[in-house]
Amino acid sequence: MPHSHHPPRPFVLLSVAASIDGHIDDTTAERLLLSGPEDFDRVDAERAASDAILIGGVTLRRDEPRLLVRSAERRAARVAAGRPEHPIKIVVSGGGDLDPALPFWHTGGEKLVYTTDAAAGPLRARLGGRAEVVPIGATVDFGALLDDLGARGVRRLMVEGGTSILTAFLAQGLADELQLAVAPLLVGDPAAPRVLGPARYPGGPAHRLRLLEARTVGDVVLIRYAPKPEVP
Ligand SMILES: NC(=O)C1=CN([C@@H]2O[C@H](COP(=O)(O)OP(=O)(O)OC[C@H]3O[C@@H](n4cnc5c(N)ncnc54)[C@H](OP(=O)(O)O)[C@@H]3O)[C@@H](O)[C@H]2O)C=CC1
Ligand SMILES: Nc1c(N[C@@H]2O[C@H](COP(=O)(O)O)[C@@H](O)[C@H]2O)[nH]c(=O)[nH]c1=O
Repeated sequence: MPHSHHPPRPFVLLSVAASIDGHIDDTTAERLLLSGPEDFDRVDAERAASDAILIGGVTLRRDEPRLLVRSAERRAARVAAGRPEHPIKIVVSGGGDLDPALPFWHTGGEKLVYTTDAAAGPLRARLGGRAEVVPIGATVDFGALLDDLGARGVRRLMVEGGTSILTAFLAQGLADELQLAVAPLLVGDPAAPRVLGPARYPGGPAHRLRLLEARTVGDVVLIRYAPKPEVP
């Protein structure tokens, strides 16, 4: 084994549910449910298998998620294995405009916020001990973020979105697996957020991602890809 001074970065799983026309939400105030009950249960199993779950600041503000493991059996199995009941809950925010009253901070799971050097101080004061605030550069550097999570013992990170976070991980070649759940819905609103934004993706448009699996989960089709180009 090669000698390394650094703990390994976590395995990074990107998880997202999309409509047939490629949207991950609509533009109404209500969160759009794309997954059906079976697929939400599959996502819950992926959460339970993860050490941490990461989202972007817009998803926190728009969806007001709790990011918990829902199944009592899965929580009990984690505890029995000596792990915390819930994965670590992580938010990435540049500006630090995060409301301390959101349920996210007041429900289970250790909370971490990665933010810019400039925003860290004010945000720490605002959140008042509800979360650990970690400054990670002039803008958030996702490679440094993964190094920091590795040092904290995180071996499997689940990234649940939204668009800008998923795009950054894929464009920077930092994702080990992409799980795309295609739901039988048509959003039809050009202003609705898409799965991914424009970016220079590794290998360019000619790179075919390796297909790991495709299967039905209720009325949803789960497609699993390995995004990284093979190292020659
Ligand atoms: N269907 C699905 O599976 C899912 C759907 N969604 C949907 O996705 C939509 C949100 O997507 P999107 O608008 O792209 O927002 P994101 O959730 O990706 O959050 C973007 C925010 O993350 C922070 N951020 C991202 N990259 C950086 C960086 N490099 N440095 C510093 N901060 C950074 C900023 O936070 P800040 O603004 O605080 O500075 C930025 O505004 C919502 O409508 C949500 O419902 C989300 C998850 C899953
Ligand atoms: N709408 C949607 C997802 N949305 C994701 O789930 C998060 C909310 O989780 P919770 O706190 O448990 O309610 C939300 O912030 C977003 O990351 N995920 C999916 O697999 N399928 C879906 O259709």
